Amino acid sequence: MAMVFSPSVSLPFFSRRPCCSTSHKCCPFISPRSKATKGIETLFALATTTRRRRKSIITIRSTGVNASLGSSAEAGRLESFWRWLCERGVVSEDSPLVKPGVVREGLGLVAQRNISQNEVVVKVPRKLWINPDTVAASQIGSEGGLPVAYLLRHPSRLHKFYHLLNRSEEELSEIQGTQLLSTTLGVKDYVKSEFLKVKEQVIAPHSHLFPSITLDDFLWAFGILRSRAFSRLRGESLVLIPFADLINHGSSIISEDVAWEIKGTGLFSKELVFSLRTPLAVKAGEQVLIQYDLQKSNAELALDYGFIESRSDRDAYTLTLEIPESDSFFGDKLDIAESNGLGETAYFDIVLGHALPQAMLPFLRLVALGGTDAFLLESIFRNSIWGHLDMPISRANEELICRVVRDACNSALSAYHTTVEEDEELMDAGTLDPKLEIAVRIRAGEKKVLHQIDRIFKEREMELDSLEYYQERRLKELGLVGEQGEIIFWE
Ligand SMILES: C[S@@+](CC[C@H](N)C(=O)[O-])C[C@H]1O[C@@H](n2cnc3c(N)ncnc32)[C@H](O)[C@@H]1O
Repeated sequence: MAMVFSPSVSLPFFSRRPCCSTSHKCCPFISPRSKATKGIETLFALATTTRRRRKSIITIRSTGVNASLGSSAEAGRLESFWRWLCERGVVSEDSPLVKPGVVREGLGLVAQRNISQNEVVVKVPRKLWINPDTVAASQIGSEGGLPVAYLLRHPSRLHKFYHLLNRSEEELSEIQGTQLLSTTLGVKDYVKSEFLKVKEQVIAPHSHLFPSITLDDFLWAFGILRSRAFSRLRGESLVLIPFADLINHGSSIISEDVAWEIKGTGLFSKELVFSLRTPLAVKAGEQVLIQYDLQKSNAELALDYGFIESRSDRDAYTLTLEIPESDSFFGDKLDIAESNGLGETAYFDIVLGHALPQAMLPFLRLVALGGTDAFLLESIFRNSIWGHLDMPISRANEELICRVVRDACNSALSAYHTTVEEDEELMDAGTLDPKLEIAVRIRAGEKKVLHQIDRIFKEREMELDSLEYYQERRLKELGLVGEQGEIIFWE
């Protein structure tokens, strides 16, 4: 019996976890300098240059909101962006609810008065969004569209964006052995292949519109889109909303509710407006924050936004389990998996401190099923098999899944170049550079989850003799087993 166990995570584009945007597979087509996007240029320039220099220029108050803006150039940019918003009626000049400000996270939205829970803080009409329509209506759009063109043409692309995608090989070596590294490298490969296509099909034929664009520029633009696009918007695959995209993530916000929505306004509700509300009451001078996504693991947060959280339930590891095509019962097993909402390959996200996902043990038992247990694959059992797989089938089957899972965990653990203890020592010392700290926390988190999985199956291994298996359950159901577990014979 061969069981394929691949402790690797799939590319986030194909991952089951919700992503920051709903359609990563095709790159968005974003317009170069149209009238509507001018404010965004300012916004991006602000966002990026501010972040690059923030260490030296920002003093952070206890609220996380900065009192001074640092350089006058930045203050000027913030001011011109603000004017742009006022001119378009996005904000009320006299009594704004929130204003862009320099905060611990770069730029953010700062309350100008006390704001109640659920109050709408930002409204942005559709004409100011950047989405595929913006490009279609532009000169570039009419020439066939240009992925991430706006961002690539923008001068602030020279800014170093500290996302994993822009990290050097040396920096990435700090996450050696992690799922995050394989995901990051997978995304980088994907972006590289997109870049080569775009370079040939769009950038080269429109060289008059673009300066020399490198892969690093393209990765930067991709990272910006990934971290700023809003997801779960009605009918929108990928959209950048100026002003609203200054909203930062607050780890203390644990509401599942999405803080943003698109509403129709005006005659016949034809004019679409993006609105963002605050999940918590905020005092004047404090920052408005939202929860980006409660379901994202630290690895996903790091890849999408460049930060992580210290909460342990952000530490996760995705197990990929497969029914091997070489399995002589492949067809039957696939049929059973599919009838129960799974497929040939199943992904299970294991979260630190949480129980195993419910379908994981039945799927493992199904994949391992063989020998004298194979009769359960016969069609007469098709309606009841999943219920049987929810409980141990036989000692041999249970022993096999324990061994395979434990071997896989130990093999995955051996690929990391440090132990959890070594990582914890580094973190306790408190001297890590922020980028390195993210790497150390991620690799420690993944290893903790792997140890947790190994422990669960180790304990199960020790219980093998006391577990109740299918045959025993069946005999009991038929009334053929006595109180002490003895088989009852009759004449
Ligand atoms: C949608 S933008 C928010 C505006 C951004 N702060 C800026 O300066 O333009 C998302 C980015 O903000 C930063 N960010 C948001 N929330 C954060 C947090 N809680 N901790 C650290 N960085 C955060 C990350 O760089 C993230 O990729």
